[in-house]
Amino acid sequence: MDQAVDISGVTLVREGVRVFDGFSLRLSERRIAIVGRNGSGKTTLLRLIAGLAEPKAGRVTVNGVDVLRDRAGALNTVGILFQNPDHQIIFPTVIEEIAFGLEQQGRSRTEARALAAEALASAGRTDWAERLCHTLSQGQRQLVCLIAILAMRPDWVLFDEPFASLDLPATLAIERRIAALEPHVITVTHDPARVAGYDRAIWIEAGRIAADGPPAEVLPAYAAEMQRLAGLEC
Ligand SMILES: Nc1ncnc2c1ncn2[C@@H]1O[C@H](COP(=O)(O)OP(=O)(O)OP(=O)(O)O)[C@@H](O)[C@H]1O
Repeated sequence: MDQAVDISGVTLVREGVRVFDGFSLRLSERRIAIVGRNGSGKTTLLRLIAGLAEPKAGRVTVNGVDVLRDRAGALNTVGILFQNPDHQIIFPTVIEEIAFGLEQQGRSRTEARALAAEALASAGRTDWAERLCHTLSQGQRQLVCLIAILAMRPDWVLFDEPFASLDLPATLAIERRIAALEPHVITVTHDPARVAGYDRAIWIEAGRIAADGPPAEVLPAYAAEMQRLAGLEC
């Protein structure tokens, strides 16, 4: 089976606004960056790929799985990290939070907890197991979400603004972690420097592809346009 995201003829409407209208895109590279202005549709695109947004028309498959209709298949194939970890975390303790996704995949409670403990150990965070999530910093909560997603062993991991609220050392730590990941990665970011080493960059404007290609071509063009707009908006 090809490792690919296939978005075909997707039309998606939110509160009467057409975010995508007949949108198609095929992604198969290992590291893909998505850039674009606020409201251009980046988060909605990630939600479509994760099967969390329902298009009015069209189809989205990931590695052949229809992510909207086959939720079990989607859980095994795609993991998504939301911009705000507090929109993701639902359990009081770290171990419960990590075990939850594993149970959703059909594992018993005991097995899920054992795997969650292993995941924490391999991240060097065994001491976090019984920590209350709300006592961790935002960057640490984000790491809990990442550990939880990777424990589920998805083929694709989607990151929505993973660097948005991190200080520089935490940003660089997450950047290194992402770089070392085995699965395919799609990263939405406003910070082109963080994704310069990716295999492909896609610039989205108002639900359409403004540019798509090597980051060395797409990202400078995007940055120049943002500079131009910043000048106009001052
Ligand atoms: N919960 C919602 N209800 C209704 N419309 C929404 C909702 N979330 C987003 N939209 C609309 O969908 C469009 C795309 O939003 P989306 O969040 O995908 O953009 P984005 O590129 O991720 O923006 P940002 O960079 O600000 O996060 C926007 O027009 C936005 O107003």
